[in-house]
Amino acid sequence: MRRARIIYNPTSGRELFKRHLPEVLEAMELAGYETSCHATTGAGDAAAAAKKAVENDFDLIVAAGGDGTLNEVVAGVSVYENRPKLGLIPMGTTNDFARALHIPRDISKAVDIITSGDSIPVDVGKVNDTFFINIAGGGRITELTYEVPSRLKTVLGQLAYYLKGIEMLPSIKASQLHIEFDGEVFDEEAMMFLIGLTNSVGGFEKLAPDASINDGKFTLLILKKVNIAEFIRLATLAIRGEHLSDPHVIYRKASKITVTSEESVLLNLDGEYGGTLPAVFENLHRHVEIMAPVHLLPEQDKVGLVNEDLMS
Ligand SMILES: Nc1ncnc2c1ncn2[C@@H]1O[C@H](COP(=O)(O)OP(=O)(O)OP(=O)(O)O)[C@@H](O)[C@H]1O
Repeated sequence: MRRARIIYNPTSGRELFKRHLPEVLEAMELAGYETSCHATTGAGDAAAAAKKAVENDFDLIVAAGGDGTLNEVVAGVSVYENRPKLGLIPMGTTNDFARALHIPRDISKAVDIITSGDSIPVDVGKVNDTFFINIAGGGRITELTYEVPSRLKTVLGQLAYYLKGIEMLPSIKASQLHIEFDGEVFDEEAMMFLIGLTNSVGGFEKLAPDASINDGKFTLLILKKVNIAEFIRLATLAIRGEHLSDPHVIYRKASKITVTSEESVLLNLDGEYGGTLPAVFENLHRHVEIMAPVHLLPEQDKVGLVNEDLMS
């Protein structure tokens, strides 16, 4: 019998997951998985639990939580040569990654996708000695994600980020950045840079409209120095996906990106604090395999899949 390990964050998603655990375990059992669980205890614990699951030869690791929990699970397995498949039950506030993979927020529907057996390889971002699955960024405006208290997120969800964004507007300023990407160089003041693996970031679903989850490329978006009025105008354009042709925006695909600054610039990795610059970003092509409804994914994410399957 195959063995699955569920790693869940008991505090995310209004603490709902625990109550549904018996049904989840039953569905996994029916699908042929002998399943055990681990409730995370705090920062870093999901990564440690994922490493332990790899070392104990589990066939599947299911992450139940928000992007933070999934990030840790991916980071935990990414250091190994033999990586088990991953499943995802989105329980967080934003669930950007789950949205990009069309994994529903409903617990039993998410479990159905895991038990159906369909999966897709996805790229993983490596930065210095750590990993990200969705987005990395830097610049004062990207710092708001960890200034939102988690209690406020539980009560207000997505709205908490927007409120914090408005509160912080007057204090956002540009930083001098030196960015090298696949042979090109950017060296001037910028409000922020974003390095994305998916097209879905903090509810801005059209930020990187042509991003593919497994093409081996990051989408790099640099917002040059602008004033507050221009910033608001560009944010409005970004909601509609119309920001890419603006002269204040640089938008490129690259598989290796180096960012340095003489100022102290904090890094944000998947919505959490991720150290400071300098940073070297490398795209680990198709590094993990995640259970997902492949038929719902855009064609750009399925390139070469059938051929590779036939050859293996
Ligand atoms: N038992 C726990 N008590 C408190 N914090 C925890 C516990 N387990 C994990 N955490 C922390 O919660 C962080 C965020 O969790 P997660 O991303 O799963 O949920 P979220 O914050 O609700 O969702 P989102 O990231 O989508 O906003 C994790 O990175 C981890 O540091």
